[in-house]
Amino acid sequence: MNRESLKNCKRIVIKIGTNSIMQSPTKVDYQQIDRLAFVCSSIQQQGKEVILVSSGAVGVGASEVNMDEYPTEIAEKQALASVGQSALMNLYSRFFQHYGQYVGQILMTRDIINYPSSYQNCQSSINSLIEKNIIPVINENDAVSVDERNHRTRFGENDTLAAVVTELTEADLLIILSDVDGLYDANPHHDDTAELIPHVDEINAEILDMAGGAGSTFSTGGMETKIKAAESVMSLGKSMIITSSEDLNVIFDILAGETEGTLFRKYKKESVLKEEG
Ligand SMILES: Nc1ncnc2c1ncn2[C@@H]1O[C@H](COP(=O)(O)OP(=O)(O)O)[C@@H](O)[C@H]1O
Ligand SMILES: N[C@@H](CCC(=O)OP(=O)(O)O)C(=O)O
Repeated sequence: MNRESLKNCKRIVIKIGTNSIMQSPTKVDYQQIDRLAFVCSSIQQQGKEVILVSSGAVGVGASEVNMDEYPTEIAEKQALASVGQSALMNLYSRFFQHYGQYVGQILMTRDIINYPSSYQNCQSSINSLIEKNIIPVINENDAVSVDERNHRTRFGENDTLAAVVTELTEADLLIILSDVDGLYDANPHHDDTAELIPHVDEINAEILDMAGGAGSTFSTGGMETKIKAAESVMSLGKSMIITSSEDLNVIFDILAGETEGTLFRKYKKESVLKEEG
């Protein structure tokens, strides 16, 4: 499928997972944060509108307090998220400012889905940042969100959150940066013969069957939540790409219309008039 039209995307949500900004489960990758700041700032300064959905609160918190292992208990994760989220924003603020770009933090809970006034409020604060040429940096409010049967305010992973943000901001494209360069017909970490699927135009049972869970101790979503995010983005008539975070220049290539990762976009029939000439 032709990717040329991706050149015209104006508003882009970029989601980066914990895995992609850490050297190890408890060590931050500062070079990667620097490169991310450079790429996002460059795109913004080319006249596009970037919204960054970044995981990493818990991981950066674990790094800040010199933990040896990524935490597993909820209370501990929440405490570390409170340390890590402010440290993460501090890093983003400093690195982005180096490239002449301001960022603003928005922390969300699932309430925005259930309460229209929360949804609208969130939408207007994000839009207001965008109008001021500030890149919103969005994460879940991990320190307070809960997952109780009668009160669920937690997303738990950021693929779903990124799809919600894509809808909320009416963005044209969601780029999910992962530790894998796209959707394969089987988990490539378990099957050497797995092949990359360059384009998905419909989420059906076959695609759902290919998608497995998370690939590391500090990731939560895996391919399953990415496919669900794709389903939601495609239902809005928008596009989503899963690609590798290894070389962040890939974002420039995607926006230049080059074939990278897996593109999720509904097939649109070319105009009949055009065919008839
Ligand atoms: N069909 C598949 N194609 C690619 N990756 C898959 C597939 N099924 C499961 N996975 C797993 O999904 C992981 C990517 O998701 P995740 O672990 O949540 O990482 P991230 O935090 O980078 O989003 C891969 O590393 C891989 O282990
Ligand atoms: N909101 C959490 C995200 C947790 C998480 O693992 O997300 P992801 O890496 O996108 O699977 C954090 O910032 O630590």
